Amino acid sequence: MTNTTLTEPAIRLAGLTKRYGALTAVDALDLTVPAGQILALLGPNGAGKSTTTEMILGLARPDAGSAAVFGRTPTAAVRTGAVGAMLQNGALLADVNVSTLLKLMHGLHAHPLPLDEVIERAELAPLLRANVGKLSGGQAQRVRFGLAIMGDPRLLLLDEPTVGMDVDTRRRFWATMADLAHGGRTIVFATHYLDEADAFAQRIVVMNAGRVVADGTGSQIKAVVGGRHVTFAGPHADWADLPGVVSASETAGRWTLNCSDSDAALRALLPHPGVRDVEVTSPSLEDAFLELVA
Ligand SMILES: Nc1ncnc2c1ncn2[C@@H]1O[C@H](COP(=O)(O)OP(=O)(O)OP(=O)(O)O)[C@@H](O)[C@H]1O
Repeated sequence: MTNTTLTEPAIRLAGLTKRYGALTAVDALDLTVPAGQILALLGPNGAGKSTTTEMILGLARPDAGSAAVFGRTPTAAVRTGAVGAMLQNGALLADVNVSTLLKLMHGLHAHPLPLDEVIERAELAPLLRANVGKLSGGQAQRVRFGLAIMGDPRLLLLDEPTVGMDVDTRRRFWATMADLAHGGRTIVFATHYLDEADAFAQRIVVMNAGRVVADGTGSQIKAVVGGRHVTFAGPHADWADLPGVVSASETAGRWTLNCSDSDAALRALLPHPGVRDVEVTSPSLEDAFLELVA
């Protein structure tokens, strides 16, 4: 490892763009991920998360802009073993058992983690004799995870890693990730779940339509996309000026307050005469994304 690679960010994307025909899947993305950071890429279906991940791995070629990984081209970085990846539905050899697959892949790495450690971290012991082609969705994800960490990479890229995992497996998965992150690894994962991003990532980048629409800590992002709505019937007033309220709108006598702090908003709202039928709702993440890009 040279001094340059030590000081280089894990990922530097500059004007990164990918088009599929008339569709711009990733739109002039600028993003720098310092080494050691745990970052969640959050966004609805089609936001461009997978396409971005593929370009960081050198699996898709940008139409414009560039992606650098530890100061190198993605292909060069992957070749040095610095990057491990877990892709959505990444193909696994179907006609072998898990043990054979692990041994095969282990032999391909220059400085792999000991196989026992891979098996323990990915909880693969009960699956070793199972045929890879017959694994459930969640079991296959665990095998993909084992393969991703096998080369002891400094950067882990995980595309919706917990899809198909049950609640318990999901919780243990994130505990293992937290453990791996303590070793100073950079971890970038794509997810649809704000809670998952908030619980595990130090930084959340929200994408929509190929662009970054928000970038911050979990609490910063939640204040924008996770804010609750308070709706009620009541008279015209400057409801947007109440504490904890970001904006107010009215349709047919019913008000909707978009809140950064719905508790504070309710405390201020409820004493007002004429306020009735009060409801507190959480907008869906999809709604929140639409608000962000409006
Ligand atoms: N190979 C491809 N050919 C054509 N269009 C593609 C291709 N891959 C992705 N797209 C399109 O690019 C856009 C971004 O897709 P991408 O898979 O990167 O989004 P995503 O945020 O990962 O979505 P999801 O959460 O559903 O995985 C989508 O509109 C998708 O249909």
